Amino acid sequence: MNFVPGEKYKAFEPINLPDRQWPSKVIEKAPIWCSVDLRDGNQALIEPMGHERKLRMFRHLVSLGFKEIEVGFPSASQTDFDFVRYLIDNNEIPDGVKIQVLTQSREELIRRTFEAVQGAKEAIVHLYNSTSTLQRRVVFDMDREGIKQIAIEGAKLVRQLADEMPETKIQMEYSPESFTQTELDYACEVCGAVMDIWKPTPDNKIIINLPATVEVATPNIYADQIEWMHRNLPNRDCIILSLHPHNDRGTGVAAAEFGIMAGADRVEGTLFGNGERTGNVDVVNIAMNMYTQGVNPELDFSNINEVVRTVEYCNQLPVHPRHPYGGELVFTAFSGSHQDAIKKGFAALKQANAELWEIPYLPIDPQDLGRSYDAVIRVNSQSGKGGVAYLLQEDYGIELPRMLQVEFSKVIQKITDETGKELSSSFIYDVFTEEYLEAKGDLSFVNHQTTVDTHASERRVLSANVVYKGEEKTVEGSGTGPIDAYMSALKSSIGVDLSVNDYREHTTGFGADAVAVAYVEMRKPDGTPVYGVGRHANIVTASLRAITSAVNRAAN
Ligand SMILES: CC(=O)SCCNC(=O)CCNC(=O)[C@H](O)C(C)(C)COP(=O)(O)OP(=O)(O)OC[C@H]1O[C@@H](n2cnc3c(N)ncnc32)[C@H](O)[C@@H]1OP(=O)(O)O
Ligand SMILES: CC(C)C(=O)C(=O)O
Repeated sequence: MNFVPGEKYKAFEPINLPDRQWPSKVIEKAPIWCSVDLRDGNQALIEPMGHERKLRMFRHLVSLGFKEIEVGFPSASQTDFDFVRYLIDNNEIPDGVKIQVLTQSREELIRRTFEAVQGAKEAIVHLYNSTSTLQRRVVFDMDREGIKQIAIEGAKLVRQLADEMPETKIQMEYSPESFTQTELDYACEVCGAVMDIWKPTPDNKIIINLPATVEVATPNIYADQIEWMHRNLPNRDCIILSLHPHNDRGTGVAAAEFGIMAGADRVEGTLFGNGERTGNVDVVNIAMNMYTQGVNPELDFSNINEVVRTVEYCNQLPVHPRHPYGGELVFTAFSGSHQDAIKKGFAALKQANAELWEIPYLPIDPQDLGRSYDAVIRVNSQSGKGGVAYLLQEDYGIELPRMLQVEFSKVIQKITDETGKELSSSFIYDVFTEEYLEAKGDLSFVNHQTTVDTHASERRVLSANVVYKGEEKTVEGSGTGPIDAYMSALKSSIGVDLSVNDYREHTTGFGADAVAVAYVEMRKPDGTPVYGVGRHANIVTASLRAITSAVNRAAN
């Protein structure tokens, strides 16, 4: 890169606000949310939404709890105009929901905008003109006074047309577009001039929206700018102070959060951050961040998959699999140490019967977003024993003892290394079945009978029918219990030379469906461990199958 510092790009000047308060503020309540999916989001699409997609998005936004929805730029296109008319004429706007419409500060556009909202119970008319130093110079070729006049003229007309439409409760919104690249005193002066015309009161507030039209600095600078305006705007109690961050630097969410801390009351953004260039700020992200801090976001994302589906359909753009809260992979751990910690976290939470969500690597309960735990752990070559064990336990009720987890995980690791692919839970179970439950070898267990030893009542005599090297056999032995007796029978009849080192069992399923799973750890004469697993409705049969499994595996 041929980079000379300061030559082509220069640093954004910090804001002189040494007594800034926002860094020690805490977000304690949700802001007023305004969705701009149907306007800022829509204007950034390759193919803007038609009527059907717009209506689906609108209804979805209402169902999520948005009370303010910018539904379009009605003077921009017939589609936008007709859509606004459709919402009004077909009573699509529920009580308590305000539609918002955007217009440039130009007479014919403002007039057309008012035509669009005629007959609505309530509407926000959003007027904007750019105030930045750069746009003043290159787009408008006007000085500060000239640009202020654009705002004033527009504001006058909005005031007049609103007064001529008493049947509609019009709330007025003004944006000094490109606010973050505007001198603060000048932005304040222009907003003040608009306020002088609109004359808001504490009971009839206007919205002053301060957009980071293009995100050009670190989010703390946006917060300083917002706090400066919050302190210096006249008649602050007559204003709803609104944010409209974009995400050019990838810090739109941080900017919005800092902006709320700095005194803003309202946030304009889109679902999953669709919008111009790198997008508008992602409202799902901010809202769910609040949720994880114990603050009610007052938007309902409890069916996040439905939100993703709707957004993808309406925008015809995919939501990235790693997108915060909504992405397909955001609640999935592939890596071994994460899986291990998640598995232990779930166990600890269950054991403590705790309300407070504390699971390593899962900052939020996927179920709160309507996602299941199914995909929390997925297995590939980066995974470890904990993940494999988790899947067998969750999906098949198999609770592998630790040493067996270690051994089986190596079997799985070999496959993932060879294939380089993810393994499904059912595939892992099939491998487990083949490796342990149906371990191939010379010995098959058929059935057994036990009786009390007539010579010593504390001992058992066991007679088992087996197939050994293709031949049916009955083997007999006695011992302290069926396992001991079966081992003795196998030793005397076919020369098995293994000793039982550990034995565990558990049941899986309930009532008539309950099944026992038995795990046995054997030692070869040289001390090498070998494991076997058996499963059966009868616990003794399960344990004898486990021994058979270990005998076959020891011979392989
Ligand atoms: C940051 C934002 O997202 S703002 C919203 C932007 N959204 C859109 O632009 C989508 C919809 N826009 C459109 O469909 C069109 O731009 C329209 C219909 C609004 C206007 O179209 P046109 O009349 O063809 O003009 P065009 O888009 O080229 O606008 C540029 C003119 O408007 C002026 N202008 C731009 N913004 C504003 C404003 N807010 N207030 C007043 N004048 C403005 C420019 O100075 C320029 O004037 P000039 O022709 O004298 O040089
Ligand atoms: C019209 C304004 C609010 C806007 O969309 C922006 O500045 O990004």
